Amino acid sequence: MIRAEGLVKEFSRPERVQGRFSGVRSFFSTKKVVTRAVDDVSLTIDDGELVGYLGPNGAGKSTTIKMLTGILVPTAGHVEVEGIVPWQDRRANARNIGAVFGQRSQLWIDLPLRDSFDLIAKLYGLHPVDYRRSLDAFVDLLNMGPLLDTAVRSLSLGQRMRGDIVAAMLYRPPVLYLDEPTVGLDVVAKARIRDFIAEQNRSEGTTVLLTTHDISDIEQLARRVVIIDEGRILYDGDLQRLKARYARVPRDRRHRNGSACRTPHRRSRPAQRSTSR
Ligand SMILES: Nc1ncnc2c1ncn2[C@@H]1O[C@H](COP(=O)(O)OP(=O)(O)OP(=O)(O)O)[C@@H](O)[C@H]1O
Repeated sequence: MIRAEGLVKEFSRPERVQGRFSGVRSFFSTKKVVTRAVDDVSLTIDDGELVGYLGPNGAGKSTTIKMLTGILVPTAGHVEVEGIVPWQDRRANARNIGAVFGQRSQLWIDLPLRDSFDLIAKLYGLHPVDYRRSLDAFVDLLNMGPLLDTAVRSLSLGQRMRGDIVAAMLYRPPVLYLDEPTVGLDVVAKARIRDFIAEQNRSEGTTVLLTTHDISDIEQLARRVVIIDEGRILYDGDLQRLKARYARVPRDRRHRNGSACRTPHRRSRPAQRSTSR
């Protein structure tokens, strides 16, 4: 189970100074610009649920996931994943979660795929028999047999993504975070990855939190969606109910003022503020 309460994450950077020597002067500036990337997010995901986490660019999706994985420490709020506070007990947490960040690989790019998997198996202390069984099953499901001896740097994006998903699931964690796992992939590669995610969720009961900009991913995988914008949750509930709500907006109104494309409770608030140290 994933439980987040009142999660806040702020990033701060020195305020950019204009004029001569602005680079050096900015570096020594005492004024900070604070960005509140995640603003009071509360979320509970039960065991075995598959939830789509949606929002526009910069909404706060990746930052939320990074806090749930323990990569980032929140500015405020509380998180428990499988009963563990992720950033406090990193080792125990690492065994419980798999994470795939579509924009970044966790594989060793100079090594053949198989060697990356061997290393992960060693790091997680997998029994050789269990490792063999998992690897065979995943390689079969994702059709990766011919790729195992290829160096990661020579794989296509879709092939590398499949490798990353295997790496995240090899030790069979109960929780899987997928941050844009189908970004940039063709329809065949997307379908294969979606089938795999659905299968892991159905047969293993893996809890999945999935971010994507591809609505087909969500339609095919998730019954529940959480929508975030400007760091705040705007909707948490059934996908079909959300679609029905939008479907009720008359077509001419949708086109006249674009309201159907906007999130229903969008607030206007400054994303950034300046503070003095
Ligand atoms: N390390 C950082 N330092 C400063 N600001 C950051 C940092 N990481 C994220 N942000 C800011 O936090 C906000 C949320 O970013 P985040 O990456 O969580 O969005 P996202 O919803 O995942 O977007 P996308 O769909 O484009 O991946 C953005 O305004 C971003 O610029």
